[in-house]
Amino acid sequence: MTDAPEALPPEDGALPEPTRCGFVALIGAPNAGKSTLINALVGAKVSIVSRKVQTTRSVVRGIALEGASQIIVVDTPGIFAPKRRLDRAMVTSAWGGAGDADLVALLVDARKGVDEEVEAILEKLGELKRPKVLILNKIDTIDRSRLLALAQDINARHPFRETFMISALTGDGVDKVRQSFAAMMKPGPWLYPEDQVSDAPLRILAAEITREKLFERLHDELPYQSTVETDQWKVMKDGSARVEQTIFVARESQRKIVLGKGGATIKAIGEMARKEIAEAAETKVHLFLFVKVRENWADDPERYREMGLEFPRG
Ligand SMILES: Nc1nc2c(ncn2[C@@H]2O[C@H](COP(=O)(O)OP(=O)(O)OP(=O)(O)O)[C@@H](O)[C@H]2O)c(=O)[nH]1
Repeated sequence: MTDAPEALPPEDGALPEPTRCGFVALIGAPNAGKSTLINALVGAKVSIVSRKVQTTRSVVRGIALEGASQIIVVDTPGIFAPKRRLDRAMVTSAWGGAGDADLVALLVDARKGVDEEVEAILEKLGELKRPKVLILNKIDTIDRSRLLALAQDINARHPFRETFMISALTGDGVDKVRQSFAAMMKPGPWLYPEDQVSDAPLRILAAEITREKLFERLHDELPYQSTVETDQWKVMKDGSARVEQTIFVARESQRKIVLGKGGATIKAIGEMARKEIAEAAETKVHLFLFVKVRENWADDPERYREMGLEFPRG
C-alpha cells in the first residue's frame, strides 16, 4: 500500500501561497460610509447601514477573504464628540482599535471633503504609529478634478501610504482596496477558521438585522441604546436554523412598546427579521425573540466588557 503525501505541490511546481492575516481599523466621521464599505468588502451584510448618524453600536468585525489573506475589518463607531459615558467608551474603543490594528484606513466622504470632523481625525492620526491609507468614498457624487485636489489636500496634511478613490455604494474601486489590504497583511495563520468566517458573522448579522427592524418600526419610541443579542444559533437536522435572540431595553415601559398590543409589534418585527435572516443564511430560520429589561445598562461595567469596550471612569 502506498501512502499519498499529504500535500502535493501544485502540478506546475509552484509552492502554495503562504497565508496572511491581520486587522484593519476603519475610521472616519459618522456617515462617511464605513458600514457600506465593510459590507462591500466582506460581501455580506454585517453592519447596519442607516441614514441616521451614530448607528454602529459595537465593534463589529467583518472578515474579508482575498486569495490567501484574511482581512479582519474593525468597524469603529463614528468618532464624534462624546458626551455620555457610553459614547466616550465607544470613542476610546475606536481609537484603541486603531492603535492595535495592522493597518489604519481613514474613510472620507469626498463630497463633504475636509470638514471639522475630518480635520480633528487627521490631527489625531499623527499619534498612531501604524501604516495608514486614505480612502476617498462617494466618488460617484463629485467630479474628478475636485477629487484629485482633495486627495492632494489631505495628503499634504497627513501623508498616507496609499490613496484609494471608491464608491462603496456602487462597488467601484472596492476590489482594489481588498487586494491592497490583502497584500498588506502579515504572513501568518488565519485567526478565524474558514467555517467560522461564515458562522460568527451570521450571529452578529442576525442581531443587526433584528435591531434594524426594531428601529425601523419604533424609531421615535425607543432610545438607541436598546440592543439585540443572538443567544443561540442551532442547525437542526433538516438544515434549518433555530435562532434565539434577546432584545434588551432599559425600562418596563419600553418592553411593553416592543411587545405591542397582544404581542403584535414583536410578532411583526420577528417576521420581518426572520425573512431577512433566512435570506442571509440561505436556509430556513425559526426565530424566537425575547424582550428583557436591563436597567441602567449604559452604566454597567459588565456590559462594556461584553461589548469589548473599556469602562470610562468619571
Ligand atoms: N452616493 C453614495 N452614497 C454612499 C456611498 N457609501 C455610502 N453611502 C451612503 O452614505 C450613508 C452613510 O453610510 P454608512 O455606511 O451608514 O456610514 P457609516 O460611516 O457606517 O456611518 P456610522 O455607522 O453612522 O458611523 C448611507 O446613506 C449610504 O448609503 C457611496 O459610495 N456613494
